[in-house]
Amino acid sequence: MSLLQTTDIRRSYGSLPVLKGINLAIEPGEVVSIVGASGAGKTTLLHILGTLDRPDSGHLTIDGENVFKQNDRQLARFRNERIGFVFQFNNLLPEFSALENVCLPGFIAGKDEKEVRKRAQTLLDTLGLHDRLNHLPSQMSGGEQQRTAVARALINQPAIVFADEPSGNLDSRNAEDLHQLFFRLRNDLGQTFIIVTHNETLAGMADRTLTIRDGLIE
Ligand SMILES: Nc1ncnc2c1ncn2[C@@H]1O[C@H](COP(=O)(O)OP(=O)(O)OP(=O)(O)O)[C@@H](O)[C@H]1O
Repeated sequence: MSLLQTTDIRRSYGSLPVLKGINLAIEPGEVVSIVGASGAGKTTLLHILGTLDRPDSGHLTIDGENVFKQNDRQLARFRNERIGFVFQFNNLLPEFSALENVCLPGFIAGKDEKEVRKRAQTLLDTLGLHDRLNHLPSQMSGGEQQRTAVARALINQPAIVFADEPSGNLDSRNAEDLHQLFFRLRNDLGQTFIIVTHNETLAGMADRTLTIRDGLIE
């Protein structure tokens, strides 16, 4: 069975049909990019695949779970424990240090505090941030903040990390570093990534590119 599978996902906003029947399957360890014109529905699809939004109809299975059968509370828990997110703007909490930001989803999941801290330190170390543990987001560069967001996405060992324009706010050097990082994490940890991007270099590096056009995957 695929790690993620959708059947006939449909989503409209009022009378505007955005997704008209999305069928796709993602295998473990794949890095998949999602591309398409502005307004094509990339973010809408990513939010549904990431369980942040529900479709009007259709099914989504992640890791064997029929996720939209769950109520909102069950789904929030599933999302926290099984899914990681990296957004264009890192959404780090400004009053918390890098280490605290990375630990938070682990604490929310009710995991052992010491274990969470240890894993967060290891992740930050792996991502080249060992000397930034106690820095606030405002005391870090854009690239460092985004790598902290990646560490936060990984803290609960998610089945899938979803990224929406993850390098959209970075200069080309930091963007390239971030792209390399995704592939290093895939190679070293077998981490699966689904990435919405306008960045052609990143889309071209992916194992597979899905293009959305007229509400369907081409
Ligand atoms: N909450 C909403 N209410 C109404 N319409 C929406 C809403 N969110 C998105 N849309 C519309 O749905 C369509 C798809 O939007 P979406 O953000 O998914 O596109 P996108 O491919 O990610 O675009 P971009 O590349 O510009 O970020 C657009 O026409 C958009 O205006």
